[in-house]
Amino acid sequence: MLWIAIYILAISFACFIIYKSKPRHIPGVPHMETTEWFFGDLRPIIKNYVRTRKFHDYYELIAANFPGGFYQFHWLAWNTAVVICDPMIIEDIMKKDSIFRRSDDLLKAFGPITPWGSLALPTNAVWKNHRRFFGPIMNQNNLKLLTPNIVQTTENLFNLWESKREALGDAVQRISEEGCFEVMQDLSFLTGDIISDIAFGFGYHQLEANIAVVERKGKMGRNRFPIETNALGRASRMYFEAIPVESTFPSVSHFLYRLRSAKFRQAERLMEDSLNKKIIEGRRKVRLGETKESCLLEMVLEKEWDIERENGKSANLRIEEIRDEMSTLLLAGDDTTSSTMGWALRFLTRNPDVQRRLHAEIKHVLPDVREHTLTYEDIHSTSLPYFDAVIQEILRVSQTVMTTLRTSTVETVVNGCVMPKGTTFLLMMGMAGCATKSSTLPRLEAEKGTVPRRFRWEDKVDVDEFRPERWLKADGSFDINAGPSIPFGTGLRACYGSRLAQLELRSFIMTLSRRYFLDILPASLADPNGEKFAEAVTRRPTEMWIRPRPWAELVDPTTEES
Ligand code: HEM
Repeated sequence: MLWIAIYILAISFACFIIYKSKPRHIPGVPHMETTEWFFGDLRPIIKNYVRTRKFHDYYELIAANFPGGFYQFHWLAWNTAVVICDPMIIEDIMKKDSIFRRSDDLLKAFGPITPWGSLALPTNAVWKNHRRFFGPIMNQNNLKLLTPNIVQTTENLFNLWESKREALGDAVQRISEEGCFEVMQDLSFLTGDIISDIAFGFGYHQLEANIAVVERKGKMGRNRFPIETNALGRASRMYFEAIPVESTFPSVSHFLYRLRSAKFRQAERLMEDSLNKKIIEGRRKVRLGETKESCLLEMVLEKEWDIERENGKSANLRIEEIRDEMSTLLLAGDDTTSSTMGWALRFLTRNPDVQRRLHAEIKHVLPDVREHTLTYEDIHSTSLPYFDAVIQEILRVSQTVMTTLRTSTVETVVNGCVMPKGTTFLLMMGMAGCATKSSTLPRLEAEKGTVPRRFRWEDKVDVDEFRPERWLKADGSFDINAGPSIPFGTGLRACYGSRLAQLELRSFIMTLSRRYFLDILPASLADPNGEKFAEAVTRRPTEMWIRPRPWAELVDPTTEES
């Protein structure tokens, strides 16, 4: 009897495996011919990853084979995802948060690091309560209050670059490796110093420390410089690097990593203790009316205190919730923005004419750099259409956050196909910024007149190129609706820090353009094929070399050519 039961069980199990192993395609959604039993499309994905260390460019590569980049793939036979590259459909999905929620895979990656932070929370009551406190702090008035700190920290970066230029001496005048220096670390210092300063009011002050160390020690070797880091800055970086973004089992991966790395545990303790202390101190200050105007944490605690006073009871926000949301700002506000700045330097170095036009426009509108410190109004001036176009084009081409994931909560229709409940959607936001009329999905093609202009570029414009002019109308004014670009996502779960990110980027590009021309690089450092970048949470240049020259120096006709 027992044997018969075992026999039936074994056969049922075998049938179950065979049933599961057959890839089940969603009807109507194109798929690859090579999809295998059990492995699905995993083998080519892994093969490409081993070769390039990148996941996303594989999906892009495959997308080129399907009209409008609309297709399905199977991680394993039973694990299907639908890839969407069309900006109109992506925006539609993002705006319907109750039907398409952020996928658990994404939430779980952040869960082990900041379980109470927005990046790890579904759109539930906790997230909504957090938004009540944290949402308003990114408004225009508060950003105006934060601007002097942001501008000052940005100035620190350029003062550091000036110290490096001085240490390199005459070499900067020549197209040689000795005259260049690498800046990705400096950009991380910039965004880390800014976010720690405006979020908590303590600031890592890494740029100032590095100016001091470069002035004291000079260069190390031909064009390398000593680096000074801050303990909290290092801890926050370790937090970020520990996000198990590529793991299939993020909690297990993080648990093992934490177990192995005493340094990480130390960093975690340092972060938690420092932030807890700041929150307790902030609550005390709020009650005594001693808060600063330029500190995001104190703005949140003010709101908490207002609600408590109004209702006569606790505002229902625990210390770990505040801590995790604030850590989320440190994580989300650092790497994303510094990566985008890195891409910006690459585009500008390769496009000297863009630099010249931008410099001329800013010089025409703003007083000289030595006489005038930038204000919020300067940074958002409406008299700088080319500047707006450059910023918009940097965000479009850099594709810092290339993708995100959504899961359908009910059976629904996307691009005319019925998608079962629980379907995963890989939204290719980076590619969406390159959609042209001819890459339109056949179904939308049939409804041609219904696709608004802002969702398509003309076919003749080279969408992979950095060309700010595409954002200008014939009369030279800036046109935000010139074509598609969704760097910050859209809808309820769009980027919470997009206004801050743009303020930082604008302050950085404006200060750069007022002070320096980024001169031509030697071929050995220029990365002509654009291969030097890494993909993790963001798409980030792994190195970015620059050879900054003050505009006044460019009178020499031998260098003017560059
Ligand atoms: C250029 C820089 C940045 C880019 C390209 C960027 C991009 C994005 C994108 C695309 C999302 C939405 C992902 C999705 O829909 O699944 C997102 C979410 C988020 N971003 Fe950003 N971001 C940037 C800078 C920042 C900054 C400076 C902060 C804060 C200081 C920030 C905080 C957040 C947070 C908290 C979320 C999660 C919002 C939620 O789920 O409710 N980001 N970001």
